[in-house]
Amino acid sequence: MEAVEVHAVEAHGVTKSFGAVRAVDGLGLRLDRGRTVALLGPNGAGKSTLISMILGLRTPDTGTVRVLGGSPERAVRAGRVGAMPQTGRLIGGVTVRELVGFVQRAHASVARGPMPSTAELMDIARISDLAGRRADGLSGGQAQRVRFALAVAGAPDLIVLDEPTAALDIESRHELWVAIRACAERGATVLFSTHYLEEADAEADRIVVVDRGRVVADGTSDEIKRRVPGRTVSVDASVLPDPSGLPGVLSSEVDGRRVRLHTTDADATVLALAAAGAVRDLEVTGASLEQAFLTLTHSAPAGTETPEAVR
Ligand SMILES: Nc1ncnc2c1ncn2[C@@H]1O[C@H](COP(=O)(O)OP(=O)(O)OP(=O)(O)O)[C@@H](O)[C@H]1O
Repeated sequence: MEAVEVHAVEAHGVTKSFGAVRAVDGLGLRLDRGRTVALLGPNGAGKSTLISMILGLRTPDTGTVRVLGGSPERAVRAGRVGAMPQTGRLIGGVTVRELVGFVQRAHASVARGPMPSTAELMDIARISDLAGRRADGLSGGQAQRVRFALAVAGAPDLIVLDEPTAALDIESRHELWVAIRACAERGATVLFSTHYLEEADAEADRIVVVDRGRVVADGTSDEIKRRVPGRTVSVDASVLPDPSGLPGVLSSEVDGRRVRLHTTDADATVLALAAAGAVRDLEVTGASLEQAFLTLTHSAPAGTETPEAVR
């Protein structure tokens, strides 16, 4: 009997090993439809392996992965999943318009509803100005937008992007994100892996942090930042007394004319700074996503239980 289709992706107890390396280790995950989800994790955390199982390219050793209520293979075959590989040359001898049109026609046979025209698709992917260019003669950023257009040519429900902006300059990253957002706004679920934490912070509704093959945090960016105790108190460096004598302060760093104090007790630190007359340009902030990420992915010794997910 067909399963009730609720989640874009559902993974239960998934493991995958390569020889002695356990790339994915009892991972569980549920992605609601229509969200944009970032997959974060240090090198070797298991992100690409997980993505390859979501795309049906690898089979879990144990556990199950379901995509849009069925097997990953079935969702992919039905044209409901669009994926963009990390790299790959575009074929030569054709224009961008011909290539996009060809891939779109190939999808038309399994289309479940109206698909955007080739012109609309090229507009979404921000490649209209490249329509007449040879597909094998593009810059890295241009080629990546064409790959994105090919990934979404069949108007997929789930778009899976493995490090989509790796090696792109800031302008190309921005352009690609405009395109990805346009698809998300049309209702697609977007799952992307990245090493750019600011990208996850800015673009994702939800962030899943993976370390050593397991989910170690799962929530909004703010929820994940709140997982890390402590605050950062920053003041003008010229008025600061010796930070080592301040209550609560674990470490400090100078950034231009400001000093950032990482403290376990922001109130006590601020009171001591005030008593020393050193509160010029005072600012108190929570942990950054980078601090949270580093804490979450380096604090748990190998083999310990997965910490409670945020939700
Ligand atoms: N085909 C393979 N053969 C052997 N080991 C592999 C293979 N694919 C992945 N691994 C190993 O599995 C672990 C997880 O790799 P994976 O590529 O999934 O991590 P990742 O989080 O995507 O890393 P990165 O951010 O560096 O891309 C690593 O230790 C990696 O060396």
